[in-house]
Amino acid sequence: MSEAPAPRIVVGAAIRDGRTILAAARAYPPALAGLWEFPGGKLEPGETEAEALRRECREELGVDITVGDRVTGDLTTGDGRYLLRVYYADLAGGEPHAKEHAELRWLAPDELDSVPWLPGNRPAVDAIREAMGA
Ligand SMILES: Nc1nc2c([nH]c(=O)n2[C@H]2C[C@H](O)[C@@H](COP(=O)(O)OP(=O)(O)OP(=O)(O)O)O2)c(=O)[nH]1
Repeated sequence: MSEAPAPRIVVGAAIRDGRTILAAARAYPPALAGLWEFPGGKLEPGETEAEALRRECREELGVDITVGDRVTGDLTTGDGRYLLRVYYADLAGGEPHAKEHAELRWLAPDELDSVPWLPGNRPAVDAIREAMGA
């Protein structure tokens, strides 16, 4: 019996602006299209998590960010293929545009449940809502 490969680290940026958090609807692949996530992606070899977050936010949103604290511990997603690490982040240059996503929305704490998140994101979304006092 062969062992499953070690899960790859995926980083996500919970970008704050006042009392709102940026959520992004995936455009692809078809199985995930229309589900919402934090901008981010897989760590490249040799890259730190903060570097990956800054690279992904430039590629996906056209913005610079500063990376803050972790939102939660590791979250397993993608049927065990990925470990998702979500960090708070703040805008440091530019306004987000959906370069790769279907849609972007700034959500207040009581609006966080108004979009269908990727299932693995649930604990992070709950932690953000709690931290924002909703
Ligand atoms: N970026 C991101 N991916 C997430 C989140 N939650 C979650 O389950 N995932 C999953 C979806 C994907 O299966 C995987 C990350 O893939 P991705 O497509 O964003 O990564 P990437 O940008 O490096 O993609 P690629 O270049 O390989 O196409 O993690 C999230 O909040 N943000």
